[in-house]
Amino acid sequence: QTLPGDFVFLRDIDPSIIQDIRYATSNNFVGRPLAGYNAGECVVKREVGLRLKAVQQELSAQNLSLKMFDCYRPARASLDMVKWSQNGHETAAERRYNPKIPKTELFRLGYIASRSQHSTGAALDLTLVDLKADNSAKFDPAKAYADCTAPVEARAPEGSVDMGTGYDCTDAKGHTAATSINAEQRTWRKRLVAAMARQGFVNYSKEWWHFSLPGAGGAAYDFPIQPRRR
Ligand SMILES: C[C@@H](N)C(=O)N[C@H](C)C(=O)O
Ligand SMILES: [Zn+2]
Repeated sequence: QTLPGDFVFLRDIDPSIIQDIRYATSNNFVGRPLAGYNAGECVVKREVGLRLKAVQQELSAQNLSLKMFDCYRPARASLDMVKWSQNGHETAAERRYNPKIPKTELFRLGYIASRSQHSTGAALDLTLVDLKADNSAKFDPAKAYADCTAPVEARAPEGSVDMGTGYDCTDAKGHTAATSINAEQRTWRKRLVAAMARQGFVNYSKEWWHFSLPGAGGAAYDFPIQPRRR
């Protein structure tokens, strides 16, 4: 795929950063791949990629790695999320992500944007992986996991450190400064926010996993994400 403008595949900048682009899979709150995600590749603005590489360099000295959940998001994927929120029913799998809030409310409450900064290539959803931990547990779609606010042992596995909730957990417990999490979980969030902040990234207070790089955005794009060719 030829990328427009200043966009790059993160893998070309730093192949050591782990990628699990959830909206290209069925393991997300919609339960199927989203429109425009034809490949599980993290695409970002070049400046964002270079700064992620710097974060990763610092983390690797501590046996940690970044893990990307979402990067550039085609505008059509946000529209897909809007349509999904209005489809009139909620499945048990969807309830794992938003246990208390009706999905029609997720936009008004700021958990999903219909015009997302992700579409500019300057916003990211990510977490930390402890490279010394056993991260081998895999998500099994046939299993009935507890919701995203439950203790880590009962939640769907994500192969990452315990941030107190799962990814895309639309709940007060997912707010970065939530006090309803334990000290170790708080410490992990603080480490992630601090490492990202040292390279200029700003966290979104309602989502411990969402960061953006001020000034790196600009226009929103809608090109689909295609497999990267070497
Ligand atoms: C949907 C979630 N992963 C996210 O990125 N939320 C923000 C608000 C967005 O959609 O831009
Ligand atoms: Zn995000």
